Amino acid sequence: MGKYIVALDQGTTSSRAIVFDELGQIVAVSNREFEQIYPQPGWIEHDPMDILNTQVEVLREVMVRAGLNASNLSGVGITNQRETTIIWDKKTGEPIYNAIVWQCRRTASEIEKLEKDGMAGTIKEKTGLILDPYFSGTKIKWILDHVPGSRERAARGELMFGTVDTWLIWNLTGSRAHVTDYSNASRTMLYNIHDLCWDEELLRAFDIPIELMPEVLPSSGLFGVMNTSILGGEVPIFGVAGDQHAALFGQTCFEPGMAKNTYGTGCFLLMNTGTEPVNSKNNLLTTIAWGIGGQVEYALEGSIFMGGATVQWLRDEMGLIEKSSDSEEVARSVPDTDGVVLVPAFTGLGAPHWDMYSRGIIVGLTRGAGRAHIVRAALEAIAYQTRDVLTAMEADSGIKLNTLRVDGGASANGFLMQFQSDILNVTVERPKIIETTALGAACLAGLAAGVWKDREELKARYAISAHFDPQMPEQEREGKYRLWQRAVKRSLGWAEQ
Ligand SMILES: Nc1ncnc2c1ncn2[C@@H]1O[C@H](COP(=O)(O)OP(=O)(O)O)[C@@H](O)[C@H]1O
Ligand SMILES: O=P(O)(O)OC[C@H](O)CO
Repeated sequence: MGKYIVALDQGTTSSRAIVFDELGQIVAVSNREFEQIYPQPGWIEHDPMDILNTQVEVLREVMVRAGLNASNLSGVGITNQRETTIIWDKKTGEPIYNAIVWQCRRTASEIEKLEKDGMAGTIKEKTGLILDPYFSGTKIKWILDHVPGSRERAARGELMFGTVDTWLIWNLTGSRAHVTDYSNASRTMLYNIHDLCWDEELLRAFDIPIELMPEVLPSSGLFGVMNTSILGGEVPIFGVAGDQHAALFGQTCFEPGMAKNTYGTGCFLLMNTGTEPVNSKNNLLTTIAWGIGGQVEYALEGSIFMGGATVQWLRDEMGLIEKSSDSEEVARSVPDTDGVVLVPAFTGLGAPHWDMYSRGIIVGLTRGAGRAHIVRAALEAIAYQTRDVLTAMEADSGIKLNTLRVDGGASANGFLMQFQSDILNVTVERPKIIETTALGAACLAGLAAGVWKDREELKARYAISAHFDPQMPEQEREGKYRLWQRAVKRSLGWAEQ
C-alpha cells in the first residue's frame, strides 16, 4: 500500500480528482465540467452517467498526472454535491430518471402540501431541516410518482436510491456496496438525526419504501473496495462526506463554535456545534457534520443557493465577462455599484429566507448603470447573502465570530473577500489549500487508512495564506446592507402565481 490519497470531489458543475501526499499537499488535480440540464424554468437535472463518467475520467487522468498507480494509494475519499437524487435499477444499474439536482424547484407544490398537512414541525424536529424542495425527500417522491411502475418496483427491492456519493460507490465497487455516510443521509429529509436511522414515519409520509434506502456508515471507515477495472488494482474507499461537511473538516473546524464559508456554486456557512445538535430559531439547518468512531457531531448550516453560480450566470447567460476570474477586475473598475442591487434568487432563496417563490431581480438601475456596476452588484450579493446567514448563526449559537474561514472556487476573488470582510466587519481567513472540500474527504479517508494519526496531526498542518481585515466605515457598511435588505423584500414571492 502506498501513502497517497485520492479525493473525488463531485460538485454541481464539475467533477474533480485531487491526489494528496502524506503531508496533505496537493500532488495533482484534474477537473471536468459537465452538462447542466434545464428541462423547464426552475428545474435542474444532471445525467447520472455524465456524473459517473466524468468522475472516472478525472480519476484516471489525475493518476497519470501524478505518475501513480493503484498500488501507490492508501485509499480514496469521496465528497459530493449533496441532496441531488438518483434512483437506479439494482440489476442493470440503469438510472430510471435523470438526477434531480439540489437546486431544482419542481417539488414546490409537494412542499406546500406537506406544510398544509402540518408536517413542518415534525420534519424540523426529526431531521433538522426546513420544508423546502432543496432536500432529497420530495425529489425521490417525484420520481416514484412520475416514472410508471417505479413505486411497486421499489417496494419489491428492485430499485436503489442514492445521493451522488452512493451512486458513485455503487458503480466504483462493481455493484457491491449500497451505502452512504451520516452527513449525506442527514440531507435527505428522511433520516432521523437524533436516533440515527431512516425514519419510518417520514418514509410513510413521503410514500417511500425503505427498501430503496442505502445503509448509513460512519464518514471515516471502509465503504467498499474500488473495482480493479477502474485503476487496474483494488483500492479501498475509506472516507465519504457531503461536500460542505468535508470542507468543514478540511478547514479543521473541529471545535464547537468554529465556522467556515465555502464559495462554490452556492455558498454554505457551517458552524461546528459539537456532539449536541442545536435547534435553530433563526431558520438555519441542523445537520450531522460527520460521524467518526461511534460518535456523531453536529453543525448549524446556512445554505445560500447562488454563490459562484451568479458569476457563471454573468459569464454564460449575460455574456458580461469571459472568465469567472474577470469579475474581479471588472468590479474594481468602478468605485461602487451606483445604487444597483442584484438579488440572485434564480432558484428561490435559501437560508434564512426560505422562499421557494422568490426570483432574481436587479433594482436601482439608472441611466448611468452599466456592465461593471452589474458585475460588481453580483459579487456584492454573494457577500450580503453571507451576512444574512451569519447574523442568524450568531443569534442561534450565541457566538460572535471574530474570523471566518473561507474556501471554494470564488474565494480566490480578492475583491469579493475584501468586500465580505467589510460587510461582515469580521476578518476573513483564506487557507493555503482552498480545495478544502477535497482535502476534507482525503483527511477522512487518510485517518481510516492510518496515513494520519488523529485530528491534532491535521490541525498542525493547517495554514492560512491570506487575511482580509474590515476597512469600511460603519455608516457605509450599514447603509449598503439596508439597501440589500430592501431589494430582497422586492424579490420575495415573485413566482407564486
Ligand atoms: N475568481 C473567481 N471569482 C468569482 N467566482 C469564481 C472565481 N473562480 C471561480 N468562481 C466561481 O466558483 C464556482 C466554482 O467553484 P467550485 O468550488 O469549483 O464549485 P462547485 O464545487 O460547486 O462546482 C463557479 O461558480 C465559478 O463561477
Ligand atoms: O456543488 P457545490 O460545492 O456548490 O455544493 C452543493 C451543495 O452540496 C448543495 O447542498
